[in-house]
Amino acid sequence: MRCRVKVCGITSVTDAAMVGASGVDALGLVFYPKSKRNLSIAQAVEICRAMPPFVTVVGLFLDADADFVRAVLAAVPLDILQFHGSETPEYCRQFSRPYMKAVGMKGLAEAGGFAAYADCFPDAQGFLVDSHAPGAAGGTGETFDWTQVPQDYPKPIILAGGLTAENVAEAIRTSRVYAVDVSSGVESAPGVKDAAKVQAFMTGVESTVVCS
Ligand SMILES: O=C(O)c1ccccc1N[C@@H]1O[C@H](COP(=O)(O)O)[C@@H](O)[C@H]1O
Repeated sequence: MRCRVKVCGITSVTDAAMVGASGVDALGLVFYPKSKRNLSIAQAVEICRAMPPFVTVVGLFLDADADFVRAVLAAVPLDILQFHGSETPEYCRQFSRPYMKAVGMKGLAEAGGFAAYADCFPDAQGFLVDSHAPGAAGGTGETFDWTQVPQDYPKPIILAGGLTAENVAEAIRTSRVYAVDVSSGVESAPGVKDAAKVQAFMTGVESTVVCS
């Protein structure tokens, strides 16, 4: 089975349809006003209406006010939440929705390591490991040392940070993660996805499938 794929930072119905048809497993919608990929609730509702069935819709939040998250959830049919900031376990669980917690790998070893961090979120569905430092925003397009990705953690790990069509196969072979997440690496401009780059990314992912 191939590694699962999420394409994050969809900002238009056109891109949602194109990415949704490319064979990805999940799309990400960013609700973070400082991001170039930030969406309004109305835009997100329109994008969700254009989604084919069986493609998971992820809502990305970064240290958002809880009332704002609730307002989004009341209007937008999100399947799972991605908390990309310094949210606490109590904060993440208050919405009673499936969620994954993003964790910046830079400086994490000094802060006690991945397992110590992840064990604090027993109800998370999985953990997204990105290249940012703890407290930084993420989504920077930078890679990190994939040999640092935790192995044998009992929950799914999603690899993010600077992935492209050129490096995704090596990233998967090195890290052996459950899923990869890409945003800037499949764009022609911030927030605009590029069909050729998305297809090339999927080809890179599929090249890692070993037939037996
Ligand atoms: O996409 C954003 O604008 C964003 C903003 C703030 C935090 C995270 C963000 N995106 C997530 O960042 C990672 C890596 O993205 P990239 O491929 O390196 O551009 C990914 O998980 C996105 O979901």
